[in-house]
Amino acid sequence: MSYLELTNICKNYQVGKQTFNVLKDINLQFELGEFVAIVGESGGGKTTLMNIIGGLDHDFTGTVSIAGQPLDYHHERQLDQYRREVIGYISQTYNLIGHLTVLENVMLALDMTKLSHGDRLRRAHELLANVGLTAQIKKYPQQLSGGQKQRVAIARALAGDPKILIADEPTGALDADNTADVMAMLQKIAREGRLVICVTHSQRVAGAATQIAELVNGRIKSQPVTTQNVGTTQTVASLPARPLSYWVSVMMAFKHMRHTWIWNTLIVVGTAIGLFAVMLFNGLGTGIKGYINHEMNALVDPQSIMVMHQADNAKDRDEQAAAVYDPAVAGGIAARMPVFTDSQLTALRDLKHVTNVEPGISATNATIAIGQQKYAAPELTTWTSSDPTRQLKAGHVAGDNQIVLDKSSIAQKWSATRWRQLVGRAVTVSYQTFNQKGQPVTVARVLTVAGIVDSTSEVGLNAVNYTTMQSMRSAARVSTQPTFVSVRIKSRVQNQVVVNEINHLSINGKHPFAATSIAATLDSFNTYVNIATKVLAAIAGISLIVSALMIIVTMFMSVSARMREIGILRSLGERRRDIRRLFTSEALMLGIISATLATGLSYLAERGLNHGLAKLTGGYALVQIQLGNVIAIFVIAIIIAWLAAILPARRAARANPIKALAAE
Ligand SMILES: Nc1ncnc2c1ncn2[C@@H]1O[C@H](COP(=O)(O)OP(=O)(O)OP(=O)(O)O)[C@@H](O)[C@H]1O
Repeated sequence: MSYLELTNICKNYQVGKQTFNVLKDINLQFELGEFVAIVGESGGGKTTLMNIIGGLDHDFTGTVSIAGQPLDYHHERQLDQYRREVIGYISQTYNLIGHLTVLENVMLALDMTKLSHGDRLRRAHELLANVGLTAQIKKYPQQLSGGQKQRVAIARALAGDPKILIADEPTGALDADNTADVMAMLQKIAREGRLVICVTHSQRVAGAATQIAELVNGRIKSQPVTTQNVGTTQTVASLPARPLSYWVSVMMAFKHMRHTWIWNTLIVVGTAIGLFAVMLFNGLGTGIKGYINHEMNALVDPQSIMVMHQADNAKDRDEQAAAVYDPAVAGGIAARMPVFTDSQLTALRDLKHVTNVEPGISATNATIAIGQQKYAAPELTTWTSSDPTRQLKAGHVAGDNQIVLDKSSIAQKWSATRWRQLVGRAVTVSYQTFNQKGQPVTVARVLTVAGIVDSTSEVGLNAVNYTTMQSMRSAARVSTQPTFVSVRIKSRVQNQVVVNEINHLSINGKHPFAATSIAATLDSFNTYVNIATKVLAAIAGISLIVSALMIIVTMFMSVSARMREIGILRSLGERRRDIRRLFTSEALMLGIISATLATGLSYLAERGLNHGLAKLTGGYALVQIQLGNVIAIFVIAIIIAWLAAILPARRAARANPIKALAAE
């Protein structure tokens, strides 16, 4: 039993309908320690035979046995392992990876061994020293001479301590001196106890071999002749191999990315702009929403709900409707508003989440006389704690027998410039309403102006306190029962629930209350802003499709450009999944870098815009990019990159190693 036995090897190539028998029933046996030269005419099938021995070709018939064990060529994992552990490969074209240094090229093969990183590094240096390249380890292949490249290839082929070294025309591109050096190395390698199979046209190389086999027209013309005795053979201890680790794949992908950085930078910038736009729109949405809520909350208290009493009958309803302010009838009789009874106030107070119920009275069509001048106040109401004091532009909230006047509809009409001077002045406030008997009566009192308020309300805000209003009304013998109440709740999140509860509250089979709350309006407004933000972000997201296409195109171009590298890696024993990982890692890295750049850009834009708009918003940050947005962008970028890499990576992984090695 020989170490390597080829039995009945036949290989055909099918070109169209024509079949070419390239290898015809090859039977050969070789021992460890031999240096075999395979010679023969061009096209005789030498490379084809080497591809079969090297475990690159599995489309043939016959058996290849190693130490008596037939190899299963249809068992991909076994074949990958065979290439990693048993075979070392050198070729006329050196097959070095251009974007890796001399040291890295050798390390690549060592990375598939079980040695520790330190031992791998030590061994790589040792192997390169053995071929006389210590000084060149940091160079890239294109910075080496042909002879030096072939030495790197030899060092790499020996990295995993292979039992068989296949050398396909190793000296084909070398001058006489380099040829002699390489030959001496191969002889030494064989003497160490390895089987060296060398395809050659050179008589000189063949002369150095211990056996010569001639392959003519697909057949072994003559059985191998032993030209020399095999030198001292020792058995080499083989290095335990393992598949390429994930980390090494990722590092390789990184090195390639660095190598093609200009092109990759363009892709990263393109993708980052798309991601940036999505992130900015989301941040802007959050900011605008926050800003509007902030502004609204400053104007009205989101924790308070305004409750009106529904008119009890049709007559009252008509009266209530007629009470809507009409400037033409300013100063007319105020409608008698439906009032809250004590038990109704208790019913409201007993509702869940309600902390306080504050009664109020409002009357329409009041007149405010300042000296000789009379001004129409569409509404005179009582100040509740939900009225924001922030709107007070002068003075303070009204105390007993005091009034707060509306700035634009009263105070500024009195004097556009001196309106603040109204504070402290006495004004006569009056309005007409109906008493219990349905007779019109006038409610009037001289009050002191406590403050001026800049109201957002259409009808302006002229307000006294509840005690003053009650006292004015009781003096005129009209009802002092509240016409509205302001209900306070614990938190604004319960707003909608409480509003619904109040509106559906049933007393004596009727729903007497109508509750309104700014928070509920705000919630629907927030929904609109959310929709608008998401739509804008989605539109910006379309650019991400372009980014994905860019990554796909780049990856496909990269696969085509790196076909040869794929072949080299496969011949070194890398599995299909290692190749797939190489390309997916590169795409994922592009995605992550793009997301990082997008985050940086967004951060700068956020700062710039917020700074620029600070005057307009009173310092409120209109762009608010949150951690969630950043995480989402990273997830999107990774998904896009991963999806974009699927097809190119699959193509790379499925490439035929022989065709890949032959790629230009
Ligand atoms: N993929 C292929 N499809 C069809 N025919 C092929 C293919 N690869 C090789 N051949 C043919 O197989 C035959 C053997 O090719 P091979 O490369 O093994 O020869 P060789 O002895 O190594 O030649 P050389 O010494 O010129 O390198 C040639 O006739 C070649 O045209």
